[in-house]
Amino acid sequence: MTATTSKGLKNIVAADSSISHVDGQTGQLIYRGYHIDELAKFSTFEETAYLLYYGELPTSEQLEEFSDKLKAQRSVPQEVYDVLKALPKDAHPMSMMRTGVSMLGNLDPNEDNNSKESFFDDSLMLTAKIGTLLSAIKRIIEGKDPIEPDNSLSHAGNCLYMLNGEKPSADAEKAMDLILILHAEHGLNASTFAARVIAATLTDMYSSITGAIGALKGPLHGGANTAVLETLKEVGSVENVEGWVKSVRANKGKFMGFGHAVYQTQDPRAKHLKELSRRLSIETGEPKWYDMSIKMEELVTAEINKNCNVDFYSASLQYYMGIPGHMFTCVFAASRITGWCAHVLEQVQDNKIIRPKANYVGYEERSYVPVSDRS
Ligand SMILES: CC(=O)SCCNC(=O)CCNC(=O)[C@H](O)C(C)(C)COP(=O)(O)OP(=O)(O)OC[C@H]1O[C@@H](n2cnc3c(N)ncnc32)[C@H](O)[C@@H]1OP(=O)(O)O
Ligand SMILES: O=C([O-])CC(=O)C(=O)O
Repeated sequence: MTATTSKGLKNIVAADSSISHVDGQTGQLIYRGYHIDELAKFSTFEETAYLLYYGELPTSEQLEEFSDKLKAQRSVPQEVYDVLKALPKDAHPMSMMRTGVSMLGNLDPNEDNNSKESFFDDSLMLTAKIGTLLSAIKRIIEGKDPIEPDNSLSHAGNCLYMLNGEKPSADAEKAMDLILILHAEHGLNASTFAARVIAATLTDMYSSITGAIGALKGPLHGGANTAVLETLKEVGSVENVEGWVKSVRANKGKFMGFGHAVYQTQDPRAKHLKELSRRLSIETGEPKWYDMSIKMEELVTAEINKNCNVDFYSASLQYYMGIPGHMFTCVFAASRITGWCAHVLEQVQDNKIIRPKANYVGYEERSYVPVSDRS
């Protein structure tokens, strides 16, 4: 009997989840019942992470305790830095992050403890450490030593401090916090689904997260933010945007940062990133990257009838914040770690191994021919 195949599992419902609702028709994103616009306005990364892990917003005492737990676990062991420093100089930052998380697992004597409590502990610990890993990777690429976290700063503030080597302004800290909130969770996207597939074998948390990092790295997923900056630099000016759109079309190319597997309308996160990019374009006195992005959005949307996604304005925004393009996807991972871990926790609480079928379209059974008889 021939089965019906859904290429890319498009529109297949593969799990019940209470973590987030992604409404592709109306362009709404809701974490645990709270609209992303409200979280963007009122919440912090720590509070959002708590919400994703525990299902409820914390009281002030719970938030303080949670934030202190994250702070206490920010440091990354020297052995991890030694491994990262031994990697080839041109290793991809996301591959370095994947190795860093894997090494954290190797160093954890409880790596294979897959009790619920241990998975919660791993989630908090990885959320705390991945921010430090992020900046250590940037510094190691630059030939510098990683710096120690500053526990007087919030999670977002500390990430920026360690990335740039100087304490961030209140506005920069808020911008980083917003990036971390907006990228935290998005249903069964490719990297989260990968994490759940891995978790469903009842392996350890580190294996799920290294798999998810590998999936996020791809240019059709989180890697698109780096590709958007490369495009902006290549195009070079607002005047060149129109010619670039024509040439991508003529070559049947992809417009990175446009289109989405779920949203048929605006991506609800893009407007927040766009507004911040606009503000920073004025503050930095460098309007070019924002102006080019605006022109690209206008022309590409008209050309292919697809809106920009979360990766598009994240590129100019992060660049204005002094973050180099090759690090953008690692920043994404430092936020999405919360979604990945929340989904792993949900998966293992009511587990079933994930094993879809393939519709076999190869040869019918045929006879084996000895190698001496093959032409
Ligand atoms: C965090 C995130 O992962 S957000 C997504 C980040 N990725 C990108 O920005 C990369 C560019 N975008 C894309 O490649 C796609 O839009 C995806 C991967 C995001 C979604 O892919 P799909 O679910 O297949 O989208 P959809 O069904 O709308 O695409 C149908 C067709 O529209 C066209 N299309 C979709 N997006 C684009 C684009 N950005 N540029 C040109 N054509 C496009 C293509 O012809 C596509 O078919 P193809 O993939 O066989 O070439
Ligand atoms: O959901 C998806 O397919 C892609 C994704 O991770 C996001 O948009 O944040």
